[in-house]
Amino acid sequence: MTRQVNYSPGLDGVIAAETKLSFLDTIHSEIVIQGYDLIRLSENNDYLDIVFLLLHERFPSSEEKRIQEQTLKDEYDVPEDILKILKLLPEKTHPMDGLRTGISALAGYDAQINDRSLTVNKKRAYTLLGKVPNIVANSYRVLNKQDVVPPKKDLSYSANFYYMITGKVPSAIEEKIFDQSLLLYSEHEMPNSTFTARVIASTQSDLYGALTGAVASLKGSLHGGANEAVMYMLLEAGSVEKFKQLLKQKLASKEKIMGFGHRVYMKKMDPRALIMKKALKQLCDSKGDDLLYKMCEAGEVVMEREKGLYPNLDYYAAPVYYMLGLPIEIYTPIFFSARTVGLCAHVVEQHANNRLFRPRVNYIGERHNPNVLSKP
Ligand SMILES: CC(=O)SCCNC(=O)CCNC(=O)[C@H](O)C(C)(C)COP(=O)(O)OP(=O)(O)OC[C@H]1O[C@@H](n2cnc3c(N)ncnc32)[C@H](O)[C@@H]1OP(=O)(O)O
Ligand SMILES: O=C([O-])CC(=O)C(=O)O
Repeated sequence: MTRQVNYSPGLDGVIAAETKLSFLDTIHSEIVIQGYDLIRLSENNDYLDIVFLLLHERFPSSEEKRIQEQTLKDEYDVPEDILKILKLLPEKTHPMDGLRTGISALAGYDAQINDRSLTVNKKRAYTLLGKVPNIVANSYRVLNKQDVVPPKKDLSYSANFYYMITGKVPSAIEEKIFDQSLLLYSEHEMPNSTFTARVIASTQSDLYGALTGAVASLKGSLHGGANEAVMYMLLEAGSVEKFKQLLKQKLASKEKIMGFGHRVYMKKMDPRALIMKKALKQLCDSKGDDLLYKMCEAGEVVMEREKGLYPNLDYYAAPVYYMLGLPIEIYTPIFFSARTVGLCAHVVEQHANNRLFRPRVNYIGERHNPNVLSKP
């Protein structure tokens, strides 16, 4: 007999896994990462602290942090043939599709591909963390007929990532804010992309396959793709008044407004968005141009009044990236690069304590009696 369980469309509220990695504590407004609140960590810690925390369940000593950064630097270079593969992609390929291809191709270079032990999986996570920013930056450059920018190993991890994308070394404030955005994107419990990665990993498939699937998931506009969509919407409007009108028009025609709403936070502002809102103010002040800040604030007021909806991280990360001079088509790949650590940690955890994901359905189709032949 089939066991009866409740059906929840979109798996809303369903518990899909037990994890020690993270949890959205909406009651206390905390994003719990290995026991610590990510928002508090964003004040004084950097992205590489979170990388260590997620992969080692504790903070690093300064020596461990130095060794970790060196390990990443040793992994920065990507095989020349991967760049050749990227160059063969059609010109109109979106950088997320370039990234998906690049991560998938990395699998062939892993001599221990069938070893899913904890040690090898963690080592593999560092390989990916080293190479993904390079693939993100240079797949974009190759697809846009720009020269490849090799990593600059005397820069910090985040400064080097920014440098490979733009060809420029960031200022101190640009580096700090870019690093903070990576930290905020690093891990977020069980979004669609993480679920995808864990589902793939649960068949005993490998980390590259799980991350390749996660890129496809994150590309969609209901998930990571929203940050690019937000920026196109802000540019289409171009002024505070026109942005307010555009939002009202979209709401009147029942369109979803990108950058608003969230399955878990729906009736509250995503706490990560507030940190990026402050960063946007800082960037706007430092550049003497507050148009995007004013537009975003006005948009927030319209959305709260008209729909009772609040910004998610993508709403403020998008104008922050714009003010940092980053190309729009690379916003979602940057999100993915930052999330690589969270995804790797989830796959490591899934492989360490695995049970195949295999849910059931509520069948709502017809039943036919095979003994009664239907007439032609
Ligand atoms: C970092 C991230 O990946 S965060 C997510 C980024 N994605 C976006 O910003 C895309 C825009 N937002 C959305 O589409 C949704 O809010 C999601 C996909 C994030 C969450 O979706 P769900 O939890 O499935 O909520 P659902 O789509 O059922 O929305 C519930 C209600 O709120 C409305 N709603 C939710 N988000 C929005 C929005 N952005 N604009 C307009 N209305 C919205 C829905 O129309 C629905 O209204 P109804 O009950 O009157 O039909
Ligand atoms: O949690 C989610 O569903 C989406 C999200 O905000 C993220 O992945 O950062």
